[in-house]
Amino acid sequence: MSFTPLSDTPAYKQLQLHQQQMHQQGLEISHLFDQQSDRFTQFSLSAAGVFLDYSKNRITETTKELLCDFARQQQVELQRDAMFSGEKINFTEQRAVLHTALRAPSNTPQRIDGIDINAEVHMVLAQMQAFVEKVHSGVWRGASGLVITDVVNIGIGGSDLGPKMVCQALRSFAHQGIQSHFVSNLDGHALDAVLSQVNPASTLFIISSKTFTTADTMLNAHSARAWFLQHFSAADLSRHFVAVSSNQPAVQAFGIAPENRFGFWDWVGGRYSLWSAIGLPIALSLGFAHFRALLDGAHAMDVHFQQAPIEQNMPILLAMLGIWNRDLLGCGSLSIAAYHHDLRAFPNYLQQLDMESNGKRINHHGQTVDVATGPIIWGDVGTNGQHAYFQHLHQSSDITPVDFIAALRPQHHLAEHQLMLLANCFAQSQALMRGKTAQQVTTEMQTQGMSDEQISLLLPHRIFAGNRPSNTILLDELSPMRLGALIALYEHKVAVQGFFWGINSFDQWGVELGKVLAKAIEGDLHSGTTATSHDSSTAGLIAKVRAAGK
Ligand SMILES: O=P(O)(O)OC[C@H]1O[C@](O)(CO)[C@@H](O)[C@@H]1O
Repeated sequence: MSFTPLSDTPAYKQLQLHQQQMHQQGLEISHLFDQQSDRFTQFSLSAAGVFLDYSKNRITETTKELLCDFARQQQVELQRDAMFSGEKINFTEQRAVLHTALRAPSNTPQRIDGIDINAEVHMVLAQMQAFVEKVHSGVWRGASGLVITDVVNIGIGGSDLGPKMVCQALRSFAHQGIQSHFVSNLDGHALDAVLSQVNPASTLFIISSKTFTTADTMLNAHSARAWFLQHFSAADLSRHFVAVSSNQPAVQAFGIAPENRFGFWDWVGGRYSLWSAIGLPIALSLGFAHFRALLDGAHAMDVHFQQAPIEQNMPILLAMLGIWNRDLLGCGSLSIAAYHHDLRAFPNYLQQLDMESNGKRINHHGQTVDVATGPIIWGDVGTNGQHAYFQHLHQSSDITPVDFIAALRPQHHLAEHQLMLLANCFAQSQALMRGKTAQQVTTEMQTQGMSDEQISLLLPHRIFAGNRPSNTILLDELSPMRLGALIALYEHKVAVQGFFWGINSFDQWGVELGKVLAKAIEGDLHSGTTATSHDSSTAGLIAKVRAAGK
């Protein structure tokens, strides 16, 4: 089959030409605001309770039209529909991609290989609900009769980042009496820190692993079990250990009874799994009704994503803006600035979602994509980031687009804090966009009575180039519904970018090589021999470990 490199396609060439023209005309975002008084209205929209202002991007109406043409050329809608209909679009693993089915209401049948997955999904949800209610009501107790006060989730990657982020983000909705803990890192310090805080008699461990083979999780799970058995007998394990996994035999081999396993399916990717039983720590932390609200919020975004035309489709627009910034403006990273302290794990969560999905360069044809693919995702909460890396955003030689995220209503009563927080959020995007010219800086310094000598020394340092793009995403409040919609927005954005680039956003071969090599090195460290195949750096580092152990 003939294959046209992306940069040779008509829509891409049009965009490139348009970008060059904008550049030649010296068109800057602030000029575009001056020219168009309704720019904010033109370049903003609401969906599923999420508001997106994308007016502070380097775009015009023509840019948007050309990006929409690009989306049509790349058959983005067709690929979206294939995803929702259960086609095996994860073609390297021959799997459907149906995390959206996890949040669909009951009685919306969807079949894969003849099986109605909607019924299966709702069976597991019912199992989760029953379990959560038993734990919360004290019907489910520890082996010595104490109620459960601490839930320790042991999992990594998608089996950790989503649930951890959501529990933290929605802590104001938490069920009283349950403390959640998350152990992911195989570094013993992580497990040790949690075990030193909890009482085995009132602690429930959730071993969360889709495959139940991930080395990090298995080591932590075995160590947690060994710790528990220092205090209780093997017969007591069933009151304190449950598993979330699609690998029933491995769960049983670990010693967890089938009735203590919450299942899910191969059509749920790890980084898309918080909606499945992997969300059990969320449901235990918040209560099942809030977990359901999270799913409902995501479902509302799914419906919007499926139904809205490209021009008004929030996930598609967000994806297109990302493509414009990445491929046409050459921005290598995207910074996430959440102006909500409870969203401090959000950038970390998005790192896996985006970088494990689109940190790839081979397309469906087995060819290298000839434009840049997924950006680096990084960030922190405002206002902390302002006093750390925002200097780089404002004045470095790199242009880094920013997604500002804020909630209009806080979950606290410190009104003064909220207004100041929002003022800072809006001011940052304004400063990035407007910058400060030499003329403005000079006038300012003259007003301050500075000498000509001082002015000429300081002037270049105090100029802000501006014209730096950002989006602002507003929620009315950080509720379960709105957080669900926000997460689904980014999930779909990432998927759409994969559709644009023609890559498979749903596999993760890139993490395998390191795992295999770690096993070999671990073998060397245990055995005391060093494989001759190692390079001198690796052999030298292994020798350092041995020397330290003597
Ligand atoms: O749930 P599991 O199977 O333990 O996998 C954990 C994580 O490991 C990865 O496979 C990558 O190492 C992720 O994609 C996944 O979320």
